[in-house]
Amino acid sequence: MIPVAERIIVALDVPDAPTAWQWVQRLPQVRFWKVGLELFVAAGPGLVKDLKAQGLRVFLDLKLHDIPNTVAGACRRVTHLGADLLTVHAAGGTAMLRAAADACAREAEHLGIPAPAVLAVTLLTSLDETVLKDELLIEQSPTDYVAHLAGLALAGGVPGIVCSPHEAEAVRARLGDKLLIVTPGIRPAGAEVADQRRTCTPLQAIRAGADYLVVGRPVLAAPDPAAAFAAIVEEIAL
Ligand SMILES: O=c1ccn([C@@H]2O[C@H](COP(=O)(O)O)[C@@H](O)[C@H]2O)c(=O)[nH]1
Repeated sequence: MIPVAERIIVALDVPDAPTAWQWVQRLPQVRFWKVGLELFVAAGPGLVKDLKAQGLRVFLDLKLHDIPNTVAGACRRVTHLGADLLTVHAAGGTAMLRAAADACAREAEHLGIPAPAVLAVTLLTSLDETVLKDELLIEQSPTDYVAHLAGLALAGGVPGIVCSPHEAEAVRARLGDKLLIVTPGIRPAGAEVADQRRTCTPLQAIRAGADYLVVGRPVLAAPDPAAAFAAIVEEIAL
């Protein structure tokens, strides 16, 4: 059973390492942080190691998407950092997913450390049915498309997926507990949706079967970030 506060991963979507450390110090109750592209490009891999050295859990959201050999190489390097979770795109296909999972597992075994759990990103939570149909030319509903990509994740041997809470229930219904489900697109009641399209409240996400929730602006941009985090913990603890 995952402790309630650890089920909330706060996205450190900030421009540099000093700002990231300010947040880590300001919110000691947050035990799981997400490092995404902006911060990783600015601060470099050392930040991930340093966060881990502080006893924190790290979700490295790099959304790798390339040919299998290239992704495997990146995964080997990431494994040295000690991140707990790492994202790749499910749309890279089963060979790429398998290459990612195998590379992490083999490098971790070689180093004698735990491997990052590879998560396959299905359909970004900023996309809706209209974009799926009109721009990506995919006729399936977001739910069916995500369930299909979740099947690829399973076939590719990765332990989890990223999807919106809207699809979590369907994935659980089709695949049971075979995959870890991590859901961004979390918006507490009244929070600004901004660029997200497929959103749910924290409680809806947990009830739909999410293992972890990723929350960024609803905490970091709140007038009182500590209170915003506490309110989410309280909501999902019900
Ligand atoms: O489909 C996805 C995959 C990843 N994300 C990431 O989650 C956070 C969400 O931030 P908010 O401020 O709560 O919207 C952000 O870092 C994204 O890169 C996602 O939103 N959707």
